Amino acid sequence: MSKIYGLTGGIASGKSTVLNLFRHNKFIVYDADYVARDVVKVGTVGLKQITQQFGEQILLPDGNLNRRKLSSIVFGDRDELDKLDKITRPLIKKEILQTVAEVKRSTDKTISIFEIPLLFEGNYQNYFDGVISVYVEPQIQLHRLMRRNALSKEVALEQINSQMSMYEKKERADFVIDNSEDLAHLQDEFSRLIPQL
Ligand SMILES: CC(C)(COP(=O)(O)OP(=O)(O)OC[C@H]1O[C@@H](n2cnc3c(N)ncnc32)[C@H](O)[C@@H]1O)[C@@H](O)C(=O)NCCC(=O)NCCS
Ligand SMILES: Nc1ncnc2c1ncn2[C@@H]1O[C@H](COP(=O)(O)OP(=O)(O)OP(=O)(O)O)[C@@H](O)[C@H]1O
Repeated sequence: MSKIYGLTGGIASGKSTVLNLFRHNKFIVYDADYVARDVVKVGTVGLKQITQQFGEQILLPDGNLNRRKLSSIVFGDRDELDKLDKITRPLIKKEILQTVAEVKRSTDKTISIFEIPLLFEGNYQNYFDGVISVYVEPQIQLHRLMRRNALSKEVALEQINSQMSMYEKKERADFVIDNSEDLAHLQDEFSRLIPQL
C-alpha cells in the first residue's frame, strides 16, 4: 500500500511552492485546485448549478466561469460562500477521495502528496497517513497575498478570513513547515521534514 500525505495551510502560505519542492524531489503530487477547476468546466453539472445560483453574471462571454467575479461575490459574504461551498464541496470531495483510494491501492512505493487548501474545513484528515501544514506569519501572509494577486488590504483580509485560521491549521497538523522567511529557509524546513515521512 502506498503512502499519501495531505498538504494544507492558509491562503498564500506557500502550499504550491512547497508542492513544487516535493515534485522536484520525485514525490508524486496532486493538487485539489485542479480538481476544483475541473468540476466547474464548461458543460459540467457544477457550472450549471453555479449559474443557476449566482446568475449569468458569473460567466465570461465564452461561457467559462468568471473566477474573479465569483470571488468578489463570495469572499466577504459568508452566506454567498456557503451557497458556493454547498455546490462545489461534494463534487470536489468525490474526485479527491477516488484519487486517494487509487493511490492507496497502488503498490508503487513512491510517497504521494495531495495539496488541499481546505483540508481541515472539508474533514479530509483521516484519509491520509498524515497532514503537513504550511505556516506563515500573518503579516507576511497578507503582504504576499496582496502582492501576488494585486489586491487591496481589505479584499486580501476578506479572503484570509474566509478560512480556518492558520494557527488552527498548524495546531491540527502532524507536521509543520514554517514559510515566514526566504526560500533558502523554506528549503531547509523541507529538508528537515523529508526523513520524517
Ligand atoms: C471562488 C473561486 C471561483 C475563486 O477563484 P480564483 O481563481 O480567484 O482562486 P483559486 O481557486 O485559485 O483559490 C485561491 C485560494 O482561495 C482559497 N479558497 C478557494 N475557495 C475557497 C472556499 N470555498 N472557502 C475558503 N477559501 C477558499 C483557497 O486557499 C485557494 O487556494 C474559486 O476559488 C472556487 O471556485 N472556489 C470553490 C471551490 C473550492 O472550494 N476550492 C478550494 C480548493 S479545494
Ligand atoms: N519563502 C518565500 N519568500 C518569498 N515569497 C514567497 C515565499 N514562499 C512563497 N512566496 C510567494 O508567496 C506567494 C504565495 O505562495 P504560493 O502561491 O505557493 O501559496 P499558496 O498557499 O499555494 O496560495 P493559494 O492558497 O492562493 O493557492 C507566491 O507569490 C509565492 O511566489
